[in-house]
Amino acid sequence: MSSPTEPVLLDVQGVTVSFDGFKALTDLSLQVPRGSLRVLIGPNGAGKSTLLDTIIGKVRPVSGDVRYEGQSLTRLPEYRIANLGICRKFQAPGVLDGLTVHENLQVATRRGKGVLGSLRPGMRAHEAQRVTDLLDLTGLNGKAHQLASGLAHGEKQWLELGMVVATDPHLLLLDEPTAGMTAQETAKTAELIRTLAGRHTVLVIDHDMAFVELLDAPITVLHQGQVFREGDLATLRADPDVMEIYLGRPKEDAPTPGDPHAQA
Ligand SMILES: Nc1ncnc2c1ncn2[C@@H]1O[C@H](COP(=O)(O)OP(=O)(O)OP(=O)(O)O)[C@@H](O)[C@H]1O
Repeated sequence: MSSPTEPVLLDVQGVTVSFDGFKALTDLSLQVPRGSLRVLIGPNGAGKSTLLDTIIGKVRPVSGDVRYEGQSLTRLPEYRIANLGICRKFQAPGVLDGLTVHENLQVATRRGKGVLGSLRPGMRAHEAQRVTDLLDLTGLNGKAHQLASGLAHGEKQWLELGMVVATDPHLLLLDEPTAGMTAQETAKTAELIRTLAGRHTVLVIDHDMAFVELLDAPITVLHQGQVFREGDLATLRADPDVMEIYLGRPKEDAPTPGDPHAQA
């Protein structure tokens, strides 16, 4: 789904992943243009998590290749893939409950200097600006000096996302970023993620169709370890084959296009 004018950042080429003979991914190909936002959906067991695991080097394909900026990732150790700027959200250090929101973001912007070093007095101007930008991005300005332990679930997720962004990842992989969130928190998360696209390339897995709709991004549907369809949400909702595999319902029972409460 990339046009010839958009350079491909991530190029998954005919990847097959086998777990003791069971093919979780079969000859799967997917291109993600630089700076784009892409959503991955599909029924349980479709292979979404396995695909992300393969990109970050946690799982190795038996055939095919994953190329990132033209470089093959399939033989690189996980830490080298991470060092290329590929970040899966759960890989980020968790929020430190005993620190304030501001301190957490400060720690994240000074990654590698250790927590104590990170909290030394006198932030450099560019670090202070970076933290201010991240507070703006996450909408947590008003909570900057509150302890992270006191944040609501959604606020903690935004802080964690801010901490990930502080590391300036080129490719951000988000696995169900709205799990456990209220509708309001989900809407704000969609807005935040949309802001990230452009500067970052973002690949999101989620089951919540209301969230997917708000992301308003191209969607890839996985089914049985393969790309089943690609398109926008309206087109996919109007596709009876997608409705059938996605919802596990016969075509005649498929929800009408536009059903905002459909779950993957
Ligand atoms: N480590 C593993 N060993 C054996 N089988 C596995 C392993 N990991 C995943 N699988 C199987 O591979 C298939 C794809 O799983 P995967 O978790 O990638 O699907 P998914 O689309 O992320 O599903 P869900 O939406 O339920 O998280 C499933 O049938 C799953 O049981």
